[in-house]
Amino acid sequence: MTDVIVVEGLTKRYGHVSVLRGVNLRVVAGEVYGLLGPNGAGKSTLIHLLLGFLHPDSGRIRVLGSANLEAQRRLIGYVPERQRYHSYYTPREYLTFLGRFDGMPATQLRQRITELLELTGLAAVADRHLRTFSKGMLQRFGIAQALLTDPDLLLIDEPTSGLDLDGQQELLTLLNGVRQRGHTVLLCTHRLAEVEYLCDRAGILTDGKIALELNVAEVRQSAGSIIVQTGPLDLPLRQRLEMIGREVQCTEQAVLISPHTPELQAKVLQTLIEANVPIHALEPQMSRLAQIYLRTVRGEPVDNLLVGNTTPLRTVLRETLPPPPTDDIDPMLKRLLQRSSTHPPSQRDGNQ
Ligand SMILES: Nc1ncnc2c1ncn2[C@@H]1O[C@H](COP(=O)(O)OP(=O)(O)OP(=O)(O)O)[C@@H](O)[C@H]1O
Repeated sequence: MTDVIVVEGLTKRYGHVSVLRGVNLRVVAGEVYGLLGPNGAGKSTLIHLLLGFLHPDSGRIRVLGSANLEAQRRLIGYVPERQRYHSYYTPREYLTFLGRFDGMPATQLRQRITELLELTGLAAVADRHLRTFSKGMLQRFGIAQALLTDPDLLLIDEPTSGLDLDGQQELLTLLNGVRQRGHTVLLCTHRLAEVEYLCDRAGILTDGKIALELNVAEVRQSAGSIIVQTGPLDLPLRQRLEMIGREVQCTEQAVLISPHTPELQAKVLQTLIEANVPIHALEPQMSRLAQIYLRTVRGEPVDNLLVGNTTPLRTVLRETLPPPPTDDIDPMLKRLLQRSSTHPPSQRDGNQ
């Protein structure tokens, strides 16, 4: 595998503040690497170091095989967190300007611009001034400008920050398209869902170092589990519940559905209600990536979360992390739970 980014023992201080304290990172050709970390961890600083905008205090950086980062910059597409463009340009004019500046032949440049405007969904507004663009449109334009020279490496800094849900979704779809074109990408983000959706590997930058690296496929599959806390479950009922699907596991007073789907939840709840078993709570579990992330930035061990793809129910129940707010529970299930805990089934049946 060809190394695209190699960082060894990188340190960077701003005055007396030491931001990076020995970062080691390797990104190989064709992979999408997610760089996670809390606010102020130094993610943007690391990107600026890779681009040669900043110089390290110590350590080694090689990008696309060279330590001459300024020379490598033209092989890198960069989507900054805050985009600033000359607002009286249109996307077509701006891209034409950038392409000419880069020495692209006119015909190739015209074709490339048309292709990129299509890819980023901006073809219909190609001749509108950028000052009229929404934040989401500007983010998509940012990706178009970064892809103009078909770079070998894309550095993307918090692409969905400040976008509404629709805008985030559109951008993720666009980035997924970019990913499928085989670019090597380093994606800085706070959004774990973005990492789960787009990345092959992820690193968690905290306390000035990459404290943990993950193969995202290994943690992705456990997203979206739910625990149903119940009254006592006898053995035949536990067996009946586990027959619903291999996603369902029981202990004496709880059912884990992992990964959960609305259909599985409905079947489990129906079975419990028919068996007159009280349902005390529905506790959606954080995705495994969220648990690993929180523990890593708190300096807590993560070993039991890294082994295999499924966590046994007893381990899940021993977890000390606080449950997420109950607002996450589907409102319909919430009503169902309230009904089942306040009225015994026979009384409810009589009311219907
Ligand atoms: N030019 C600068 N001078 C002094 N301090 C700086 C400078 N740039 C960044 N910092 C500080 O360095 C730390 C890391 O900043 P950086 O922007 O790299 O973090 P980040 O992980 O990208 O944060 P966020 O997720 O909030 O964007 C922060 O404490 C920030 O205040």
